[in-house]
Amino acid sequence: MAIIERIEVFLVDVPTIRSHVLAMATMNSQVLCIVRLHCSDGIVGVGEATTIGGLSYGPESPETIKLAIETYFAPVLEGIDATRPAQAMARLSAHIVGNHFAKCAIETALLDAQGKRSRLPVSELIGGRVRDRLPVLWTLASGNTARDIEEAEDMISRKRHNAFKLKIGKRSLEDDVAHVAAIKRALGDSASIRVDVNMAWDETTAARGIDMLADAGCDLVEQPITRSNLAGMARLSARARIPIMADESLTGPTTAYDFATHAGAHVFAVKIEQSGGLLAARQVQAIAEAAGVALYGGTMLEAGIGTVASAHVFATFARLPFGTELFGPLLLTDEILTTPLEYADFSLKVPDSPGLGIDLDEDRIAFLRRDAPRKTISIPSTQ
Ligand SMILES: O=C(O)/C=C\C=C/C(=O)O
Ligand SMILES: [Mn+2]
Repeated sequence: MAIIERIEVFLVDVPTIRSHVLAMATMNSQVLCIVRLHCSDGIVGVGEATTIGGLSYGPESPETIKLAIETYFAPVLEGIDATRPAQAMARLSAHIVGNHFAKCAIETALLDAQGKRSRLPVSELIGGRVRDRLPVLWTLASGNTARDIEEAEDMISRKRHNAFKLKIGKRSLEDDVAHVAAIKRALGDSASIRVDVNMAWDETTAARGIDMLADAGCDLVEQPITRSNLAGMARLSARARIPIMADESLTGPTTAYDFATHAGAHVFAVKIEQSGGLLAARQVQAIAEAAGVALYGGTMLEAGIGTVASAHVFATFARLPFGTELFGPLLLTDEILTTPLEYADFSLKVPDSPGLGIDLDEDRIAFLRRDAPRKTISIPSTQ
């Protein structure tokens, strides 16, 4: 047996390659909350809890996740059996309500460690993969239509992405639809165009907007209205000519069950952090499959750790008709893995070595981490 000896959690600030404009926040950097789970047999598991725009997207921020893990999670976990991830997570949930992003980081680290210990990839620990590659789309969110078109054409020519998600909801409905129509006109049938409204519309605006987007050649509309209005999402889904996808509404199996039994959406964006962990994400998938709801692999713009954890889960999905958006590391200026994840042929390769199948670039992380001792540069005063 091996026990959990120590849980280390720290923040890493990484700039984005360009501004990333969403309805609720504009990102110019990403804050990674990284967890290291030290076990008594010398094995260390890693996890990541990353979100978007501090507290502007959801109820947890990197800083509050770090505090929750250090203050409340560590005393529950330290000293218990490290070889039983499910038992450890059950113990955590008996003491801690909610905190899904933090729980996901811990479960990821437990499964990474147990995978290294048992010489199995995480995908095999949680049920077994049916695919080794995942389609990956790219989000166009520079805030400038011409720049977005240029970026998309570059991604297509490099065979990196041929499906694109456009972030809308900040501008007027007419301006947003014109933006989407211009990009669809420029790319034509060489690309699938979807939008994410990130809850910015009311139901009336959404009803009009979905029709206008369908006319513009948009293939799917993600979370058009507030996460809590299931009846509204069901009414919009019932009348929509193109698929409606739930994202912020889905916070694990219970909300997935509500949406599945009330026809709240045609598609579920599965996110391991929002679900509360990798196994919870698989429960969301099972509910969707049982209800004939289509699936899509979502991201919270995590770096390599969270991205690959999500990839191990999505690799076990029998069907993934809308692909994934697991491009997080490509939006960041710095790579925190010694070997970057492999993106090619419009897809991501799911590592098959033990655990998550990645190694952290310790030097890069030591330099980027928020608590790194800053070398003060002494500038000689001019004489
Ligand atoms: O911002 C991106 O590019 C991708 C997904 C992020 C959040 C969401 O789907 O709401
Ligand atoms: Mn979304």
